[in-house]
Amino acid sequence: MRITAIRDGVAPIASDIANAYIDFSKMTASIVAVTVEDGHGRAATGFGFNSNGRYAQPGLLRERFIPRLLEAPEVALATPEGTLNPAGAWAAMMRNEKPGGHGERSVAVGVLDMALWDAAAKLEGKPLWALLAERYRQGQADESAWIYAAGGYYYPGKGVDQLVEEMRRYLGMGYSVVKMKIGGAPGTPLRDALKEDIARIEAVLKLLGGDGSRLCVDVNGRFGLHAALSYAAALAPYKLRWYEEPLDPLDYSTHAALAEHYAGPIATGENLFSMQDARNLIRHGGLRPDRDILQFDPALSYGLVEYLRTLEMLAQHGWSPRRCVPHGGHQFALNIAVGLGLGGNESYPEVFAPFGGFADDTPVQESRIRLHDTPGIGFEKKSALYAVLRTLVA
Ligand SMILES: O=C([O-])CC(=O)C(=O)O
Ligand SMILES: [Mg+2]
Repeated sequence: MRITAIRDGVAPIASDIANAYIDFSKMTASIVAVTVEDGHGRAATGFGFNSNGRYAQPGLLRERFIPRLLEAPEVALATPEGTLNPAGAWAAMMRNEKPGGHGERSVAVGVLDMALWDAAAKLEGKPLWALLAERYRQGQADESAWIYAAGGYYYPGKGVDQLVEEMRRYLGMGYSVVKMKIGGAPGTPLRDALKEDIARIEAVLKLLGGDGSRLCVDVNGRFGLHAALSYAAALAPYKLRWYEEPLDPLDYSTHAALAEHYAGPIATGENLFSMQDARNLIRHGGLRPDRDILQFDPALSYGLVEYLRTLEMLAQHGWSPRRCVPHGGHQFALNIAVGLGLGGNESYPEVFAPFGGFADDTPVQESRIRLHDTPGIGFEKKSALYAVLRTLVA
């Protein structure tokens, strides 16, 4: 097993949207192409990228992780059965990296890990979801994945009417659950911000027939405990699907305090980048395995090799993989959701193109989607994304 070429680049995903914490005016993503030869006459090129929210990592990729992968001994890249071994590649990439302080190296490793899994599935001539079900779930893949439409961003000049129109478009596309941003009125006294958000939430709920189980709200880690509790008290009567990232993602004890006072589902984890950080959330965050949602994003957090460790850790703590609904709206996590039996996946019907979104020929029906049947993650079936990835190998 030999890696013969790795190419990388930076693609823009800038837009005018903002959440409660950042705007996306300068957002970028790393893209990579990894070509592998299996020693039996087969070759495949796998593609990878990082999902939104963290910037491209060209320095880390070029200075550390690509050179280490190219220097990895052939035996480290193969399983005993002779297939490509992403776990061996992962160990080679992480050589001479200390534990802790994961920073954004987890993003650089995640980009390469995605490409390695794409290549591994292509070498075996299978979709990634099928390969994962075969290796880790006795071949039992789900038939489809539950997905929800994430959007509701702040945008210059966007008022409640435009927010409701956006949500209406998502319903028209086949989604029945939607997500909107809240907590994004900077400098506004808490009482006024809360009043404004309740008006936005009520407008969207009206569109949803008053059914709170069809609406998620996302704070993007902006609140302290006081604001999180004030919002929790106001949100409780609406029985929302979930209350997302209300608090700083690494402040576990405040999550435990909030969970004591808010009975509805809390979702978090998109900004935890390692199994160890996820474990600290599970140990100390007071979250409840019967209702809360874990959003660790494999593309930002050292890839699927690490995500498998996270799922193992969750099982040891009594958490089902069905509680996981990864952040990022990308095809990598969608394959993982179907192959490993997660609770579903995020989807961005109108933002973060072309990295968000799924294969062109797979319609959304009642907030569920079926997967492609071509080898790999399925990027070739998503024309706008493939046009970007293909520039690496042209
Ligand atoms: O706005 C963002 O950074 C993305 C986000 O939180 C999400 O998709 O849940
Ligand atoms: Mg979020």
